[in-house]
Amino acid sequence: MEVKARAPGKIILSGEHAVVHGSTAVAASIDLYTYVSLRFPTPSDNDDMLKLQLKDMGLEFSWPISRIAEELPESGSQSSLVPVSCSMESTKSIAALVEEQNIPEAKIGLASGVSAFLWMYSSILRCKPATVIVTSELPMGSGLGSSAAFCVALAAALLACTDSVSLDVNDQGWLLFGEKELELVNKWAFEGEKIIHGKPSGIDNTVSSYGNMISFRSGNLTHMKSNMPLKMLITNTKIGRNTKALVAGVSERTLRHPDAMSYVFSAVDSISKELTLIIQSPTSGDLSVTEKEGKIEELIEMNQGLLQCMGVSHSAIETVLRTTLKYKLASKLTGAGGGGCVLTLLPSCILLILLSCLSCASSSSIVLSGTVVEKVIDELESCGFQCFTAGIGGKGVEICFTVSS
Ligand SMILES: Nc1ncnc2c1ncn2[C@@H]1O[C@H](COP(=O)(O)OP(=O)(O)O)[C@@H](O)[C@H]1O
Ligand SMILES: C[C@@](O)(CCOP(=O)(O)O)CC(=O)O
Ligand SMILES: [Mg+2]
Repeated sequence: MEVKARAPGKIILSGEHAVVHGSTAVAASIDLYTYVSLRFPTPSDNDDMLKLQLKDMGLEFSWPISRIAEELPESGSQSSLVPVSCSMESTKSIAALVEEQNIPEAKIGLASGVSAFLWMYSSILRCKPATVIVTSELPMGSGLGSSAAFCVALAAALLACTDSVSLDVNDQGWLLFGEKELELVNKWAFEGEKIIHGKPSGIDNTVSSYGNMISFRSGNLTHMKSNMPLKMLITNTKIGRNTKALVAGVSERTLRHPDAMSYVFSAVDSISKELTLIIQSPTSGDLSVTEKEGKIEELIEMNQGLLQCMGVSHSAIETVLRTTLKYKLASKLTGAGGGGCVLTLLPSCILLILLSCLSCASSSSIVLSGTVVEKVIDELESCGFQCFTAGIGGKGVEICFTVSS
């Protein structure tokens, strides 16, 4: 039997970084996924290895199951119903297991992902030989939550092979988890994100698990229901960066300037709260879609200014901001910044929407109405950036079983 899970990436509409320090943030899933599939050898295969294939990178790692049992004797001794954090001792053991794989220097950023894999696998499935295959549509390390999508898809696939989750393996197609099971997937994914990010807020794994649009504060999520079309242009500056280092940088600045930074975080909190109200308010109410979009554009610009105060912008991000502003379009970085992706709101007046009713949950394609959007994309791409749109607010993590005949 093969178990396959897929988990979406995300965009943060407001509140990245500040959310790590207790402010509200707003995020939505996007229709780009990371897939994790698990296959177990039959006894006749005589295969006692744990293999991890990162298909997009063309890399394969493997460990004899006995090596994992030797290095991590304690992990998996508890029930998979209780997510456990990786201890200092286990961190050292995992570092030894990763080091012996000789990850190429150019791809050393993967070491934290492989470490998260080893912790989650050994804690949930203990010493079971298997081949785990990972593929992803998400650019890695670009602010679209590839780390969280990886951890959520992995947690889902692993837990689906335990008694902690009761799904019917004979059901066809992509299946959703029940509420309690989803909570468990999300908690395990958070343990993986801790290994990759150091101090994650939990927003990325939560929106990847639950999908749609959420507001998130201090570990608590509120499901949002958008009452307006929301289309974003995503521009990948292709400047590589690392969320863990950027989050640590903001924490250091906060230690140096606690008072000033507390005002910055509080301003971000207000922006996110106002954004949630605007997005959810009925369009037939006091505000027209155009008026709502105008307010959102202003909030986007204010949030970007505060992200600059936190020290997480980058000259490439500034180039995107300047370029889109020439066309009167508002932009902000999304995710950890320092490079990565920038969001630009595409107001409905410059879009020709194909479907008569574009709900937040749809990922309908759009025709970009000639002039403005085409020109801005051309100009951004001439700078070497990559532009694309993605469906916003679709489903969260899903699972699929293939029973071999
Ligand atoms: N498909 C994947 N396979 C293995 N590791 C992954 C995968 N996707 C993400 N990761 C891990 O997450 C890291 C990127 O996470 P991060 O810096 O938080 O950026 P983002 O989450 O915005 O893409 C990678 O360097 C790698 O360690
Ligand atoms: C900067 C932060 O708010 C989001 C990071 O997102 P990403 O890893 O850059 O996709 C960190 C967090 O909330 O854990
Ligand atoms: Mg991440």
